Amino acid sequence: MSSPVLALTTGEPAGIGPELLVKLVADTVSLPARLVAVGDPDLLAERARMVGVDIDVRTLDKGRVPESFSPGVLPVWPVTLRAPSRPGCLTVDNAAYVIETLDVAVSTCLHGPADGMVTAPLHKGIIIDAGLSGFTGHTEYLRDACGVEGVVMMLATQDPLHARQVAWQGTRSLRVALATTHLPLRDVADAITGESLENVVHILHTDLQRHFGIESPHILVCGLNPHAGEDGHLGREELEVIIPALDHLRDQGLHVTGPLPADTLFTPRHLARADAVLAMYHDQGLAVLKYAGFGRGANITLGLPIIRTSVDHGTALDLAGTGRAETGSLSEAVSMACLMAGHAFQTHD
Ligand SMILES: NC(=O)c1ccc[n+]([C@@H]2O[C@H](COP(=O)([O-])OP(=O)(O)OC[C@H]3O[C@@H](n4cnc5c(N)ncnc54)[C@H](O)[C@@H]3O)[C@@H](O)[C@H]2O)c1
Ligand SMILES: N[C@H](C(=O)O)[C@H](O)COP(=O)(O)O
Repeated sequence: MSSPVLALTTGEPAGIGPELLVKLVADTVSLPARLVAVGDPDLLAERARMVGVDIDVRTLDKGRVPESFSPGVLPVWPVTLRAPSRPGCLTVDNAAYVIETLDVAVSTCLHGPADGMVTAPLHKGIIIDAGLSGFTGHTEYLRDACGVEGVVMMLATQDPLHARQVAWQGTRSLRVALATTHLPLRDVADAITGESLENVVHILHTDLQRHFGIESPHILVCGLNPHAGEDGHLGREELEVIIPALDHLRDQGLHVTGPLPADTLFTPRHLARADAVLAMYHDQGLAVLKYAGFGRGANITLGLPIIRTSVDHGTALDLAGTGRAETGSLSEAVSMACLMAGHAFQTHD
C-alpha cells in the first residue's frame, strides 16, 4: 500500500498557516504520507524566508503527486493570491483565494489524487466581510461542497491532561464532538431537536467505527442546562428533547449514556469509560478539550465522503510572521488524517 496523499491548505494567508506548513515539512524527517500544499508557492517561499526556514517549494501540475515524502521539499498545487499578503494584516481581497484552496483540495479528494485534506486555519470574519454572509467555518462549507446533509465537528487530543491521573482502559485519547457548531449562544437551545441530536449521534457512532476502528463506541452525552436541567427546574430541554432522543438511540442499540451534567462529565471517572463525549455547544466541549491539550489536538469533520482534519487553533494573527507559532497541532492533524486514511484503505481491501 503506497502512503496516502494529503492536500494541505494554507488557510488565511495573513495568519500562521503558511509558516506552519513550511516549518512542518522542514522539521519532519519521515512521514507515512505524501504532503502537497494547496496555495500560493510565492507566499510559502516568502514566509519560509521570513521565519528562517530552509525549504524547497516546488510547483506541481494539479493532477501530479510526488513519488514519496522528501524532508525539506514542499510540493504545491498552486492557487494564486488575489492581493499581496502581509502577516497579521487581513484583507477581504484574499477571501476568494482561501475559498479556492478549499475547492481545489475538496476536488482532489473527491476525484483524486488526494486521499484526504488537512486545513490550516482560516479567518471566518474576513470571509464573511468579503461577502460570503452565510460562511461559518470549514465544517459547514465542506458539508455543502461535498453535498451531504449533516456533518459533525469532533476534536481529539492524545495524552490529555486528565489521562495522567487515572489508569485508562485502552486509548488515552480525549474526543469531543459537538451537537451544534458555530452558532450564537442565543440560538443553541432552539437548534437542538430530537432529530438533529439523533442524526449527530448516528454520524459520530458510524465514523468512530469507520475511521477509528471502535466496534461499539460508548458515547457520553452532556446536558444543555446546569446540572442537566435539575429535573426540569433549571431548563426543560433535557426532559423534552435530549432524554427521549437518547432513549430512542438506545432502542436502536447504540451505547449512549446521558444526559450527564457537563461540569462533572469531564472528570477521569467518566472519561475512562468513554470513546467520545458529545457536547451540546462549541465552548461547552472545546474549552475542556483545549484546556486538556491545546496545541496537541486535531479537528476532524465526521460525516463527509472524504477525510478532513485540521488544527485545534486559529489564525493567531499576533504570531504571524514571527516564527514563534508551534506546529504541534498541524502535526497531529496530519497524523490523524494518516490514521484515518489507513483505516479507510483497510475497509476497501
Ligand atoms: N481550523 C480553523 O480554521 C480555525 C480554528 C480556530 C479558530 N479559527 C479562527 O481563527 C481566528 C482567530 O481565533 P482566536 O483568536 O479565537 O484563536 P487563535 O487560536 O488564533 O488564538 C488564540 C491564542 O492562541 C495562540 N496560538 C494559536 N495558535 C498557536 C500556535 N500554533 N502556536 C502558539 N500559539 C498559538 C494565539 O497566539 C492566541 O494567543 C478566528 O477567525 C477564528 O474563527 C480558525
Ligand atoms: N471550532 C473550531 C475550533 O475552535 O477549533 C474552529 O472554529 C474551526 O472550525 P472549522 O474547522 O469548521 O473551520
